[in-house]
Parts: sequence; structure tokens; C-alpha cells
Amino acid sequence: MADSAQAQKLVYLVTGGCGFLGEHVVRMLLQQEPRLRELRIFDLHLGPWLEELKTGPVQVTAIQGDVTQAHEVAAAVAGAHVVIHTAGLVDVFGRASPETIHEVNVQGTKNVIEACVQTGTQFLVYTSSMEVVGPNIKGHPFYRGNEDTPYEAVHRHPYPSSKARAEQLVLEANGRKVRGGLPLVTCALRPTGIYGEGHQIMRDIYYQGLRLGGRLFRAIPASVEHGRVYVGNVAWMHVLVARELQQRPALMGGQVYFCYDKSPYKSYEDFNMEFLGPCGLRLVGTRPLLPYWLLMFLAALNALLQWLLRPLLLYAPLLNPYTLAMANTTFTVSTNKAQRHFGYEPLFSWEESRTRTIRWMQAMDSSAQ
Ligand SMILES: NC(=O)C1=CN([C@@H]2O[C@H](COP(=O)(O)OP(=O)(O)OC[C@H]3O[C@@H](n4cnc5c(N)ncnc54)[C@H](O)[C@@H]3O)[C@@H](O)[C@H]2O)C=CC1
Ligand SMILES: C[C@@H](CO)CCC[C@@H](C)[C@H]1CC[C@H]2[C@@H]3[C@H](O)CC4=CC(=O)CC[C@]4(C)[C@H]3CC[C@]12C
Repeated sequence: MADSAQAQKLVYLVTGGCGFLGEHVVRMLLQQEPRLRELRIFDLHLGPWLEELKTGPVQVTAIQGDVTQAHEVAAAVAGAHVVIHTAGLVDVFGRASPETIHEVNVQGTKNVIEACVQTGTQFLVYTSSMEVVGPNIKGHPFYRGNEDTPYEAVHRHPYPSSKARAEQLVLEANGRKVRGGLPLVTCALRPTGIYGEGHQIMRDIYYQGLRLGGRLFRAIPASVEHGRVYVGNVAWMHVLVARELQQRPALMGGQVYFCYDKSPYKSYEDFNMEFLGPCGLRLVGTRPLLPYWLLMFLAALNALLQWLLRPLLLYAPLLNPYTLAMANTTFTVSTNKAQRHFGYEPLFSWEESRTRTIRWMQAMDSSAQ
């Protein structure tokens, strides 16, 4: 008893802990981090599910706050040993303005870094994105690349630009002296497209398919590979990297790691069908039903409509020139850097990741009926 009380001494803070990924990180920490004494969950919107966590042995502290407010971030960070910064505005559909995306993703990250420095928190893990690398605006393929693969990373869209700038700030902060004189140790994880329980876009595509009579129409050639990674494995990587950063600061500080697992390389649509198929949806066509120029035209039309309708309503469909380019450009990762640096192995096999995601979708389906 005395041993376990002694071992439970660390305070972790997860920003964005009520988001899709954040919730999995929170639950994974509670399951897999025995040294945890207190877990702080900081989010703009707190979920009701947090209540059930408060009855366990770890003190769970829910903090409603905004990363763009430096004083709120500093108050939440004070006394934490480790910060996992997943909060972010994930918007490639034009819902938020570029200024708001920058404010949350870049200024919010600056506030987290400064809070660590001012309050003496030594370890910071940042959830970056594959998008800091690409696909770039020229549509160059990134085929099974790793962290060292040369690639012309050029961004124009506010989301990848903001993630790239925030990642750069986090990596540059590695080695800064925090209050008390110790060096800040930082690193960044770059998930590819995350899937799994709670994935809003998968939910949207599923309901779109239901509205179309159980069918989806192929728009992207099956040969275009899009990197995907299971949310449970991304969460596990966060837990492991946070733990090992404390043991191997010289090796891991200032490093970036792609998030990967054994999910198969497929096109965005074919991959989704791994889950949508067992839920009764069908992907029509072995080739795209519309020529690419027509899809481009429709995507541009959506962008125009969004702009025209903005004073009246928010029109933000899945298809726009940016999302079309994303889905239509090969971007896949093949690396073992996380395994070499901190012993990462996926916690969930592909079969288990698939089963869990299907089970979640089927439960969603029956609760909708
Ligand atoms: N979903 C994906 O496929 C990928 C996501 N990522 C990154 O992972 C992180 C988490 O993304 P998701 O879980 O998918 O998104 P999400 O939207 O489900 O979660 C983000 C969380 O951040 C919170 N948040 C937003 N603005 C905030 C603010 N001003 N102050 C405090 N909290 C705020 C939201 O309330 C939400 O709970 C993000 O940083 C994102 O850029 C990276 C690669 C892929
Ligand atoms: C053209 C449509 C025909 O079916 C399909 C449109 C799909 C898009 C909505 C998605 C294709 C690729 C996705 C992005 C990708 O997985 C990488 C991402 C990383 C992030 O950090 C955030 C999410 C996202 C931008 C993801 C968003 C949805 C797509 C653009």
C-alpha cells in the first residue's frame, strides 16, 4: 500500500481531453500509467463522461478553459509534471475563420509552452499532424515515407499552416530553462488520419450513406493510398512517449514521431468501407464515377457557395478543393522510429482496431433507430 501510494506521484495535464483523441488519451492514461496521482483535463467543453472517472483511485480534475487565454492555461499547468497538448481546432471545411484557427492552434500552443516555462513543468508532448508534412499544395505523393524522407512541405490552408507553426514552436522550445532551472523537454507526435470510436467524420459519412439509400459513390481511385491510424494506438503512443521522455530526454527531446500501426494501406474510401461495409453500406464503382475535373468543379462550386452563403448560414460540406486534394494524393507512412526511440509497439492489432470501430458504429446505428 505504502509502495503504491509512493509510486503514484505524477500530475498530468491533457489539453483537449474531451475531444475525439483526447478522451482516448485520458482513458489510456488511467489504464496504463500507474505513477499517476492526478489527471487534469482541460477543455473548452467538458464531457459528462468525466464524472464516471472521478470515482477511481486517481484524482481526476476537470478544468473548463480556453487555450487562447494565457492565464487559464498557466493556472491549469501549475504543478503538473507532464503536459499532453492535444487541444486544437481541426477544421478543413471552412467552419472557422483562418484567424480563429491560428489563435487556437498557434497562440494556444504558445500559451502552453510559456505556462510550462513559467510554472516549472518540464515535459511537453504536442499532438501535431501528418499535415505538417503534407500532402503539399502541389499534390506530390508521399509514399510510405518516414520522419527523414525529403518532401517539399508547402502549405496554404490555415489548418496545416497552423499545425506546422505550432509544431515548430514546440520543437524550438526544447531545452529552454523552466522555472527552477531545469530544461524543458518537448516532442511532437504526428498522427496520420485517425479513426476509431468517436470519429465524427466517419459518423458523418455513415449518415450520408444512409441518406443515399445505403450507397456511397467512389470518387477517389483505389490506387491512391491514404495513411490511417487507430485512435487507441495514437493514445497509447502519447502515454508511452510522455513516460519515456522523462527517462530519455537527450534522445527524445526535440524529436518528431509519426503515429503508425498495422492498419492497411488503402484509399480513404476503401479504408472507410472496412467499417461501413459491415454496417450495411456499399461503395458503388470500382473506378471513380465522375471524372476528376468534374469533382474539382463541384468542389470549387461548394467553396463558392460557402462564400456566398456565409452572411446567411454556414455551408460546410465534406467536399471542397482542399479535402479533395487531401483524399486524392497518396500520403502514407512506413517507419519504426517510435519503436527504436521508446519501444513503441501498437497496443491494438488491426483486427482489434477494426472490430472495436465496427462495434462502435453498430451501437451508434442501433441507438439512432
Ligand atoms: N482527427 C484526426 O484525424 C487528426 C487529429 N490531429 C490532431 O489531434 C488533436 C485532436 O484532434 P481531434 O481529437 O480529432 O479533434 P477534436 O475536435 O475532437 O478535439 C479537439 C479538442 O480540443 C478542444 N478545444 C478546441 N479549442 C479549444 C480551446 N480554445 N481551448 C481548449 N480546448 C479547445 C475541443 O473542445 C476538443 O475537445 C488536434 O490537435 C488535431 O490537430 C492530428 C492528426 C489527425
Ligand atoms: C472527396 C470525398 C469523396 O468521398 C472524400 C473527402 C474526404 C475528406 C473529408 C478527408 C480525406 C482526408 C482527410 C484528412 C486526413 O486524414 C488528414 C487529417 C489530419 C488532421 O490532422 C486532421 C484531419 C485530417 C485533415 C482529415 C480530414 C478529413 C479528410 C480531408
